[in-house]
Amino acid sequence: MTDQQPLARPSAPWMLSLDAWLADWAGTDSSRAAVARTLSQVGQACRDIAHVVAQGPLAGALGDATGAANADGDAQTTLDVRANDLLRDALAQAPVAYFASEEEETVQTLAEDGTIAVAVDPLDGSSNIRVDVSVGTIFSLYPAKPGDPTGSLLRPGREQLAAGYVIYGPHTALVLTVGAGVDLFVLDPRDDTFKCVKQGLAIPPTTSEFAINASNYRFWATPVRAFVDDCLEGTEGPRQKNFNMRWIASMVADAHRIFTRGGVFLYPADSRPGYAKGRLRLLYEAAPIALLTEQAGGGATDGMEPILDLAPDHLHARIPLIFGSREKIDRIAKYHADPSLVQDVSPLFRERGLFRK
Ligand SMILES: O=P(O)(O)OC[C@H]1O[C@](O)(COP(=O)(O)O)[C@@H](O)[C@@H]1O
Ligand SMILES: [Mg+2]
Ligand SMILES: [Mg+2]
Repeated sequence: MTDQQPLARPSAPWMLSLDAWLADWAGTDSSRAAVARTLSQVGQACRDIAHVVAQGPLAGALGDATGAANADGDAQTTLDVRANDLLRDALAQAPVAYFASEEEETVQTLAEDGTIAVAVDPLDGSSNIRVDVSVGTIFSLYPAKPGDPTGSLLRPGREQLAAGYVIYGPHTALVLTVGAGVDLFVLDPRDDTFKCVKQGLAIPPTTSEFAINASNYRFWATPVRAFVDDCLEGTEGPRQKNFNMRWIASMVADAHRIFTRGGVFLYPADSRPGYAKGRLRLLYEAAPIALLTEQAGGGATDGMEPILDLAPDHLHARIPLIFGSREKIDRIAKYHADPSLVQDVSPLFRERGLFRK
């Protein structure tokens, strides 16, 4: 084994560490300082989660079920629980009043005098842990309403102060917004700090890639089938171009591809029992991804309305989620809004007497 390379000096201002970036953004503003301290703690927890993920089976059977289920009825894995504990413990060192998590039944009060409420999906893509495919963490910050833990979180996503995700892939990356664009950080293994490597991420407005779990085709509603049929028909269909399909089953990994080279992600409602509102959670998954997406020039919808305009009616509420390149989101919304455009759609791979523009 060779010695590690010496650390290169930051070659540009955008090579700032996360903490320096946060200090620069917060300046002397006390509300921003609370957000900055909270995000710094999120960064530390995610660094620790990255270490556990990188150890794989050396850290124990991370992908094994603990035997317990979360509030959604999903089986919890060892890593779901460890990631949740690391985040909660780190956020107890920040001005965080309330902590809500996909893995916790109710909102936890951390600091009575805290000013921030945090919602997390500690480990996104749990089914991929055992197969060494990228997983992630998703987080979202709101202003805390004193004495109202649940009310601090059941509000439209537009009220988020900040949101982001961390992807634990071949490298660990953080994608963050504080409401003024989206910046990309990479965890530098040489000194264990996140460094800003790109400012102002922009989702390309057009694309020829889509992501959906196609095994559910027969359960989808007509507008979703119509959109996917158009993509599958390629140059011979109404879109007159070929599309590529990718489904990683870790939303964070699918999102990271979309933030990098465009595309659209769909987890729609379907007719399976329990999927009337899809699978993904509005508070922990859809709202933060939607804020990032809009800040990067893309769109996020449940088919009818922008995700950021919707408030969950309970902590673990689900929502159909479609996000990505603007042009695709507009097209899907059009199919949902005007059924006459898609009413003649026939099952996949059969003839259909339909023309769509
Ligand atoms: O197995 P399915 O139905 O394709 O669902 C995959 C989706 O479920 C999720 O794993 C849900 O997230 P969790 O792993 O946090 O429960 C997404 O990351 C992913 O897009
Ligand atoms: Mg998830
Ligand atoms: Mg999860």
